[in-house]
Amino acid sequence: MNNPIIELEGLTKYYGSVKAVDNLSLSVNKGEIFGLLGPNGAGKTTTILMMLGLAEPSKGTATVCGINATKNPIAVKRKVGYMPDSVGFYDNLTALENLEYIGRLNGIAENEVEIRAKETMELVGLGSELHKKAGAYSRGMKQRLGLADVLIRQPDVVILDEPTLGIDPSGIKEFLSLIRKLSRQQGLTVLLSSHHLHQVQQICDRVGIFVEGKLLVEGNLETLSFNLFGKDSYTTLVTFQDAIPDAGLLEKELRMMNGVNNILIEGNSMELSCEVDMTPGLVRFFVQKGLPITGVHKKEYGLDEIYQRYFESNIKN
Ligand SMILES: Nc1ncnc2c1ncn2[C@@H]1O[C@H](COP(=O)(O)OP(=O)(O)OP(=O)(O)O)[C@@H](O)[C@H]1O
Repeated sequence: MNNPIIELEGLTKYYGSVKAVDNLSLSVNKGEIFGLLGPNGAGKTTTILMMLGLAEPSKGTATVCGINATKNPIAVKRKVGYMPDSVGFYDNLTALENLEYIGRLNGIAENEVEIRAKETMELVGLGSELHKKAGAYSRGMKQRLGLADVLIRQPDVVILDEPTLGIDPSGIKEFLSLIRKLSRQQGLTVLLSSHHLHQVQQICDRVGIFVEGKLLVEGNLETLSFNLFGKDSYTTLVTFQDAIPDAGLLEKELRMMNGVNNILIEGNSMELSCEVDMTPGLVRFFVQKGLPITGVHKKEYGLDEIYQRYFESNIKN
């Protein structure tokens, strides 16, 4: 069921003559993790700033939690937690002291602030590092503390701008699964801006691809892949022990099968593009023909291919 919590309508922003965001309409549902993808300068940060009421749209509206962000920026900031790519802390204070400070600034009562700060640090996996100086935290730990900084305000929406910048691969994995867990457990809506396709692919329910201020396309991976690759959405790659004998005859027979669209034979391998996933039937067919199969691989179109395709076709237009 759709329950939009972020609604952007015809959102447009000019900086002088530069159109940073071009007529953007988008809605994100409660509890969804939405990935905002695009190269440098695509307009992601400008869009986020307009959602937070920190930049004024030239045209259109940004509504978050039912609040018009331009007209009521303070009310929006109470509902939305924003984590920039790099969060600053007081290096000579402990992590807990930093978080308590943020808590107080956000109006948490004195008798509650320590408990809330400790609970939040536990939540982001820093329960055993409470008393370490923030200056001695690693980049990955700082990002977790940045997330705690956002979460202690109990927001309905969390906006993360390149949250994994500078974290090592295992730290990235942990950070992303933490975000996914929090979103699922607490119904938190997350907007994640990034140009790291693999990361976005790992945790986002839906993605929007931005290029030059325009949202080229949005949807979940399956929909995007189907729209782009259409009838060739399912590709099975089969490798045989030796070069395929009577390849022409075999190809003819395969083409008669319902659902097979395209066949590419190269040496001892064959790539079959199909309307549905025909892998089991194809394997049965080859086994019946007595062909020794050494490998079967179902090709999945990832965000890399999807992004590349949209990007290429946008440049050509
Ligand atoms: N304050 C500003 N004044 C003038 N132009 C700006 C300003 N901020 C952004 N722009 C321009 O607007 C366009 C979009 O920039 P924006 O920072 O929103 O993109 P982005 O997708 O967030 O990029 P990145 O991934 O590099 O952060 C760019 O052409 C940029 O140069």
